[in-house]
Amino acid sequence: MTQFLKVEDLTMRFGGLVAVDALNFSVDHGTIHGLIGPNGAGKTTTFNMISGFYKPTSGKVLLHEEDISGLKMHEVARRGVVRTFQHSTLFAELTVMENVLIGTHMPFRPNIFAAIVGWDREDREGAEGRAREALKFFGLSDLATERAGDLSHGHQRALGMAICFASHPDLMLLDEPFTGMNPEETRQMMDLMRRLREAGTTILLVEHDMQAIMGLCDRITCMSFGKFLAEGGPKEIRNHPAVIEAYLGGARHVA
Ligand SMILES: Nc1ncnc2c1ncn2[C@@H]1O[C@H](COP(=O)(O)OP(=O)(O)OP(=O)(O)O)[C@@H](O)[C@H]1O
Repeated sequence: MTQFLKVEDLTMRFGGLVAVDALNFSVDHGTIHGLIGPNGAGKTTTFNMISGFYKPTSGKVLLHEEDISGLKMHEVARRGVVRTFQHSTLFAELTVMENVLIGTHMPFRPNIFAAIVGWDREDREGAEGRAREALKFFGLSDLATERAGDLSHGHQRALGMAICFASHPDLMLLDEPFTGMNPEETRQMMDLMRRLREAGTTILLVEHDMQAIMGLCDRITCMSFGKFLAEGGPKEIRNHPAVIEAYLGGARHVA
């Protein structure tokens, strides 16, 4: 069987700064995989290269052994790799349902408005079905006609994930999904992620909330200063001397 996702010698330079430096790691299908590291370690930059937002300076992103590095975001999305939309990227004036409908079309056309205008009836009915299914999965069905901007913080986060889920991704990239959440919202979000994994979606998660990371992840890759530092299960990573050192050096503690 081919490796689901693999990054090979992935490198990103910004002028003289090497933000990601010859990074190698793999993600297995059907797992929740954490990407951790102190501030500035290069996690978001890595995400941006995997999702097609940045073209790597060098190295490869391999999805089922196909090199997808340098493809545009919608081309990456069409292959089933989608990053979540955060709070600020929702269309606040549109309803919850309309936001999710946009998500259903994400992989197909780069311009969402062209996508909406260009829909034929069959497209639209299929999209509505997928949107309703996504709303149900994330417990948002009763809020379908609300303005996205009026939702609570936790519901907005769930909507961000529903938009992503509506395109039926194989891999969801979640960048700090627990930021600003209260303990109840965190617990609900952790439940949602476990249900996504059960439904066969692979998750790659960047997160500073170590309790969430340790409680959720099957495997964790730790980066520091752009480089691979360590990889293992939660217990191994929590007790890994190089990981502890990297976090203590950055005045953060591994939970
Ligand atoms: N567009 C950019 N232009 C120049 N430098 C950048 C750019 N994006 C990131 N960097 C730099 O690259 C390094 C890695 O940043 P990145 O945001 O990937 O780290 P991170 O691990 O996600 O950090 P955090 O946990 O604080 O979000 C940092 O030194 C950052 O300042």
